[in-house]
Amino acid sequence: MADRTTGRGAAAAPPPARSLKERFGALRNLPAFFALVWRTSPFLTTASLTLRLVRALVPIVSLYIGKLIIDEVVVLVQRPDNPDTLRAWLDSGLIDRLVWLLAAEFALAIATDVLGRIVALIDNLLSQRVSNASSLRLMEHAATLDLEDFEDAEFQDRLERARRQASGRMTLMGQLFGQVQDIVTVVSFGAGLIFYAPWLIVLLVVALVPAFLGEAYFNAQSYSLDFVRTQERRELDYLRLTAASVETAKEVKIFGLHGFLIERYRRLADALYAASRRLAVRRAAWGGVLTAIGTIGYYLAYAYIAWRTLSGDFSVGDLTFLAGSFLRLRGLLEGLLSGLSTTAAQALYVDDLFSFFALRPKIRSPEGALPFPEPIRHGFSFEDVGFRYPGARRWAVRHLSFTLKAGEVLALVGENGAGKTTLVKLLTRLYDPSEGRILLDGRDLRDYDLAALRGNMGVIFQDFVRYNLNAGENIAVGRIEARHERPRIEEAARRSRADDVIAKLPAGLDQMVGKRFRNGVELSGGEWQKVAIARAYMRDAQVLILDEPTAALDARAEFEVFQRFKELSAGKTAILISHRFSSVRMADRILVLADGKVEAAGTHEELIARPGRYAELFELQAAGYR
Ligand SMILES: Nc1ncnc2c1ncn2[C@@H]1O[C@H](COP(=O)(O)OP(=O)(O)OP(=O)(O)O)[C@@H](O)[C@H]1O
Repeated sequence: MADRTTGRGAAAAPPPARSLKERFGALRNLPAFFALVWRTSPFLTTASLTLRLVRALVPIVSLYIGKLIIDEVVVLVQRPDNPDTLRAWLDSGLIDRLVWLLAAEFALAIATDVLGRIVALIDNLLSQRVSNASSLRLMEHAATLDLEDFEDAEFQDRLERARRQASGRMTLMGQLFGQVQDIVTVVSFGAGLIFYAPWLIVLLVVALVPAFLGEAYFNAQSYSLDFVRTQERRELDYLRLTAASVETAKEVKIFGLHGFLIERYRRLADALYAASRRLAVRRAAWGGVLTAIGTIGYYLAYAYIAWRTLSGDFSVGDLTFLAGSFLRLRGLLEGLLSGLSTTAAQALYVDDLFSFFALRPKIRSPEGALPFPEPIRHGFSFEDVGFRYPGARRWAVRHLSFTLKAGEVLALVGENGAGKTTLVKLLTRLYDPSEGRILLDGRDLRDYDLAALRGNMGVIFQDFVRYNLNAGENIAVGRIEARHERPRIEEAARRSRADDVIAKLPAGLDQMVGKRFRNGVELSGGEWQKVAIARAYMRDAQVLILDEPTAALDARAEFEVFQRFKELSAGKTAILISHRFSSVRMADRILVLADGKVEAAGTHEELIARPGRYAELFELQAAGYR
């Protein structure tokens, strides 16, 4: 697959570990991330940051008041003739200042708690909203991407990582805001320390560097492990789903696949666990050693301050203030430095989200796109079209040339893998040809407005989707804007003979179908197909394509479906794909595809009259019925 964005090439060959530079490079996403948060709710963002700013200054103020309290107590204790009772103390007015200081400390403690709770509440609300907003954007963006992308395993890994990032709790947000708060607190403590003993700060920082580097290293390792293992994790999800889901239960039971699936899951999960355990143990061991270095720094500083107090440079209040500041500062700096590295690690995950958003579809409308012709005047013309699926060595179709005239019903016949579905994908621009071109009314299909092109085509694929929605909605997906037009849905059901199916449902069109949700009623294969074919009538497009959605219908039902389809599609351009000759023969013209090329073309009568694959296959099928 072509490398269309910067990140995609890197994803193709995941590096064993990302370099420090690369990791911190991911921090470049922070402004974009902040913009995302801001756009989600300017009010909550402002409120969170403002309250955190206020809260950031509380520790230093509280510690300083603590110092004043101790100094005040020391002075009072040393006074001669102190009162004996609390009453006498209060009456003397000597402890007024102390009382005020204590009251202020108390008020601060309450305020800290209240502020903390409000901030946590706001962060919680904001992160839920950011998470919802990213999930929505993810869905919106995914809708613009090419089918080719979805069929690519590497893309699925990326989508999975982006999805986890979007739907998981937005830890990065709380972390980022928390760090802003901590930085303000650190600066305030730093300012206090500089006043007393500037080089203590240097000591502190130097002592913390090893722990920080350790954290950074292990975060990088964790991310790499996650990155390399995305595919395995998807496989785990897949195995879990396959082993226990409504879609697979039938076959898993009959074939007795539980043991096989569980064993495979166990092996994969054990391997993942072993890898992450190794890393976690190494991380814990190294973390212990490196943090000890920070602790040595702290106690050196403590001893120094104690000595300065003994020699009379600092008061006892200063000692508690400095020791307290130092302890807090150490904790804060440690948190900040390792937080920086965690933030960088988180930013790598956000990188996945943003690089997913940066993916651009290859198939899109050109500038100054042509409007889709209404009506189509001449029709479609394939000129030496070739197409190779991304990464495939074989051509799925090659040197494909034919015309599909406006108003014509064309049938495609060919053995499995002949290229029939591929032809339909090219016609609907789910893929563009690798060589040659497809013309519509003499102009390249790529010149037309893409949305209008798709809007004018109705395709029912053989692997159509069985939506776990109600029966009416299952038909309405053919033209979802018209989902409230009940008569239109009923008419579409009548045309595809799905009305019989609907009549049997307890709640008719409002009946939930499929087994995934409560009260869902399961339909038979053929019943599902009738519902799906109704989508084509619901769509009422200029070009209608039925790509073998009739295989589960009995021969009579398929015959009737196609007969009606032909009658009701009068004036429309249509393609029918079927392996049943009884259906195929009613087309205006038949194309026989073999190995991605048109081998023969003509009416049913013309084709059976000459020796070749068509006559041969027809004879084979007819013999089966004799
Ligand atoms: N998404 C894909 N990626 C890679 N190769 C594909 C993909 N889809 C189809 N092919 C290959 O392209 C060739 C043509 O497939 P296509 O689905 O067009 O055949 P078909 O004529 O519709 O077959 P059938 O009658 O079985 O539905 C096959 O060899 C198939 O292996």
